[in-house]
Amino acid sequence: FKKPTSSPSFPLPPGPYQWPIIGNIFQLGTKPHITLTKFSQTYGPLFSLKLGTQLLVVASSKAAATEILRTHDRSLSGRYVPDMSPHKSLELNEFSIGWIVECNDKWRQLRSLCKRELFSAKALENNLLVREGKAREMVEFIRRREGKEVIVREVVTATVFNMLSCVLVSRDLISMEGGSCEGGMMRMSSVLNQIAELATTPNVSDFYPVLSWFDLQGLRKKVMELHRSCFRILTEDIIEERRRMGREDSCKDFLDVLLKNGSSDDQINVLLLELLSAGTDTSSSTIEWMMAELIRNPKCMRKLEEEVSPAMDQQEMFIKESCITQLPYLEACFKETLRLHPPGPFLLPHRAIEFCQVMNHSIPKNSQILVNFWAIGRDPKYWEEPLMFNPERFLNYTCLDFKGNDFEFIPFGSGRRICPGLTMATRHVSLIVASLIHFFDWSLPHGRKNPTDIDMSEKYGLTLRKEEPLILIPRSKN
Ligand code: HEM
Repeated sequence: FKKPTSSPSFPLPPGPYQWPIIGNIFQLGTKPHITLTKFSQTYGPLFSLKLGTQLLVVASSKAAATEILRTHDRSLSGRYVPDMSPHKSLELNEFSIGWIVECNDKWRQLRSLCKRELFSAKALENNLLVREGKAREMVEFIRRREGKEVIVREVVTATVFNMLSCVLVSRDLISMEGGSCEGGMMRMSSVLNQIAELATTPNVSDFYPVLSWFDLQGLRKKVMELHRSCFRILTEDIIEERRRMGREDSCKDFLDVLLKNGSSDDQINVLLLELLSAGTDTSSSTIEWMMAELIRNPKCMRKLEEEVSPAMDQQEMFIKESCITQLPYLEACFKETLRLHPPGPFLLPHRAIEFCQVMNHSIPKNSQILVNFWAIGRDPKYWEEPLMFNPERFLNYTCLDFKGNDFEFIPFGSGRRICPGLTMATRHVSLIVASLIHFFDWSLPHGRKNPTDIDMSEKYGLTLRKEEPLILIPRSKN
């Protein structure tokens, strides 16, 4: 294979011994966030590995993250697209925000459209009733399950998914029972799960791009078929119906906006599917971890309840978002959960669009770059007793925020590729968690009394999920 070129003055970042041909493929294991954190303790904050013929550079400190996401933001803002992703195909790539290979004009237009229509303060205000309505349906559903086991992930995922889908296409797409709203939509949630499962399979085509054409494991074919069936469902059940209804002057949801600006079915499908998948598992996984941490730390749970209850309008049977937007302890619990359990432990993979030099090391064009925020979030250099769930730390450092300026705390990334859905995610998570803890007391099933028994192991995948789903029993408080 062709060796990556490096400047004569600067070497490549150091790293473990690279075996001929395979490099370090077999050293990653099933929990790469842990393996790569261990490597950083041996090889330093910027190290490199060889995965087959591909160079992977990993940053694991605040200084390294600052250089990658701020100093060299432009040069390293490309996206590394896994071989099995349908976004590898050029026709679909240019319709995507997250997987578009470079931050070009199309990417800028799509991001600003989403910002204006979905994530700006005005757009969020316009959709306030949708979020409150879905949180209310969740509370009513849980009230009906009083005293019975509730799989937190299922209820919360359906709530977040529908909060989003109602803003995008004015329809619920998943039912709370884990089943369908309508036949086609049931398939959609199961298809998305299958895609997430396949995405964790190591793919030889990523390690040896010359083999990509053969798709030896058939992964690209399988993922493409699954995507096509999602596209079919969206097109047949939603887009065609809306086109048939004809255009109204005012746009009532995001789909209307896309149809009005002349987007094709493929453009609409790529964008809707991307927003639904980027916006659901990230927030619902954060909520599941946050509930698990609060149950394990009853003092924090009490403190949060004591903050939320007086803020509520006591006449109301459901939470109004305006009552909970300025609650410092709720915000601190959200931040502390993201620090310990970031849904994207490595953010999303970046790619060098040109040669550049980081911390006196050469980064060749097309290297894949990971920022290991999981490691930074648990590094004792930046965090006292880093493994403890201690939201108070964020009350002491109130200015520490996740908007991409504090490089020891970047769960949403930073720079031009920073998560555009940050504002929406904050609203979803706060409203759902506040509703869960204000209206219900939660206990563990099977007479398990000790909350520290909750298994906190992680499962590495598209998002870093709790391995064992959190199952709790709700009791209404009033
Ligand atoms: C707790 C919730 C969330 C977390 C922790 C999160 C985190 C992230 C991270 C780490 C990235 C990659 C940044 C990078 O490449 O450097 C990202 C990208 C992205 N996120 Fe989020 N996200 C969340 C919720 C959402 C929501 C609700 C949406 C939309 C509905 C969304 C849409 C996107 C999109 C479209 C991108 C790609 C941006 C680009 O490449 O330009 N995310 N997110």
